[in-house]
Amino acid sequence: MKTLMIDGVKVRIQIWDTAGQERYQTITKQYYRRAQGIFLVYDITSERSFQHIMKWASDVDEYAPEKVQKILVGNKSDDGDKRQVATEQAHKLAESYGMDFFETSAYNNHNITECFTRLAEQVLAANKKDLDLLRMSITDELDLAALEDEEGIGGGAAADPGRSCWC
Ligand SMILES: Nc1nc2c(ncn2[C@@H]2O[C@H](COP(=O)(O)OP(=O)(O)OP(=O)(O)O)[C@@H](O)[C@H]2O)c(=O)[nH]1
Repeated sequence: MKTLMIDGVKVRIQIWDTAGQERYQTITKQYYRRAQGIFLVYDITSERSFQHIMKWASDVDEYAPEKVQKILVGNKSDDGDKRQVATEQAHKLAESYGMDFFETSAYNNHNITECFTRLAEQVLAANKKDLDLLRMSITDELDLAALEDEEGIGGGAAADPGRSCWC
């Protein structure tokens, strides 16, 4: 769980870290069904992990909801000496998928909050219509509750049909 403030709204994020190994892929796919946002993560020091991104992306297309938001992440940016994947190469791949792209380091915390914030923003934007409807129905309910309170315990004109004013 991670909590972030997005445009003044407190957003609580539930994070699932799926296993990368081939043998767990049947289980991994089950996580996609209820995902709203997905990071496709490779290791900048491993060309092989970058090659796997295409496979992950096609699994996400197949198993995740259509509205799911995706971001490409190249982790281990602190380990530049061992870099095997050029930043530009990853940028191009992300662009071809229409995804944002971040290089991060879990080791020194580089871009971690930034990429979570970005994904949360994208998920909120993609679900804005549903959120607005939810907000409207909550506001309606609060208005109704306030009116009922006034009528019930206020003892004013609304509670007493005999009274025609509040004075
Ligand atoms: N230098 C550096 N090492 C990292 C970073 N993130 C993870 N590691 C190291 O990379 C190795 C693998 O990390 P994991 O978190 O197990 O990677 P994973 O992707 O969850 O692996 P799977 O279990 O196969 O899914 C560990 O030794 C970590 O300490 C990073 O940002 N920088």
